[in-house]
Amino acid sequence: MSFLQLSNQGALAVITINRPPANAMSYALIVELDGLFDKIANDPDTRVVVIHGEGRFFSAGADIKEFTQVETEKQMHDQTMAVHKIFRKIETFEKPVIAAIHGAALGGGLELAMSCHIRYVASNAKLGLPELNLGLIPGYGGTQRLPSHVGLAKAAEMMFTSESLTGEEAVQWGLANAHFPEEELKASVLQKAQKIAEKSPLALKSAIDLLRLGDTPNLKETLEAEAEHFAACFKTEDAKEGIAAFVEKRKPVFKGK
Ligand SMILES: C/C=C/C(=O)SCCNC(=O)CCNC(=O)[C@H](O)C(C)(C)COP(=O)(O)OP(=O)(O)OC[C@H]1O[C@@H](n2cnc3c(N)ncnc32)[C@H](O)[C@@H]1OP(=O)(O)O
Repeated sequence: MSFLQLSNQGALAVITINRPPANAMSYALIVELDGLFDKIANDPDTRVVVIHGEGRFFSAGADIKEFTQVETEKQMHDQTMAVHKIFRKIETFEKPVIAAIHGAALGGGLELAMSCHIRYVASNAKLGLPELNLGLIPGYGGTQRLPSHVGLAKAAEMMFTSESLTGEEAVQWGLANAHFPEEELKASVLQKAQKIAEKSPLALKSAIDLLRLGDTPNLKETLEAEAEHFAACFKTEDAKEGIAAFVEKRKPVFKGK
């Protein structure tokens, strides 16, 4: 079953996330995304990639309901490391990757968007990392990438409170590049993408390589640490409670166990 559509529009490759009702990212969806990036890497006609969501949201994050089927800490750890590898592939992709965010980019949805080179947002979109609501932590790179955009204090506040930013606030905090009224978002992003596509692909690749040279030098190790913490949180009673509370649409009661 396919959860993504790839549409080639001249030099642009547009990836549409299409998994109703909330574009929650199952593991299969993320693996499918990996395959699409391999395909786009080998397509000399594509110069810029745009990712956006069909329906009400960009993505509401990892599929919380699917988490109930993950049995062991090791399984969660291995799966999380695989997601890290895929998101890192996007972050270091040799063609510019732009996220066009409307509705919501929460949890893994925002973590995917933060792996893109540029984020354009609808002014009324919600961007946040609400994993602590579930007794979890952001596990798809968010603990490492969010502070690099908004600073440590704001990242701490966003994670601890699970409060999201509007698209407009996300621009003020440096998490997104620009905001547009939702109805103008897609056309505005395609226009920006087209402008980028007219640059030399060789110079773009160099610019991406050099931007990434300034990355956290030990990102590989810190992402490994994040995956370990994520899997360790996952096996706690609190995470079981948080996930169950989401499914049952009630407030969780965390006991520190
Ligand atoms: C390492 C990474 C970890 C993670 O990413 S963990 C997930 C982090 N994300 C979240 O915690 C976001 C959870 N979702 C929400 O907060 C809300 O939803 C929204 C703000 C996205 C939308 O709210 P509203 O407009 O009131 O719609 P609705 O009735 O809550 O959701 C519509 C349907 O979508 C399902 N859904 C939403 N998010 C997820 C998700 N992340 N995983 C699985 N299902 C999700 C709901 O359950 C429901 O479904 P039904 O209609 O069957 O009741």
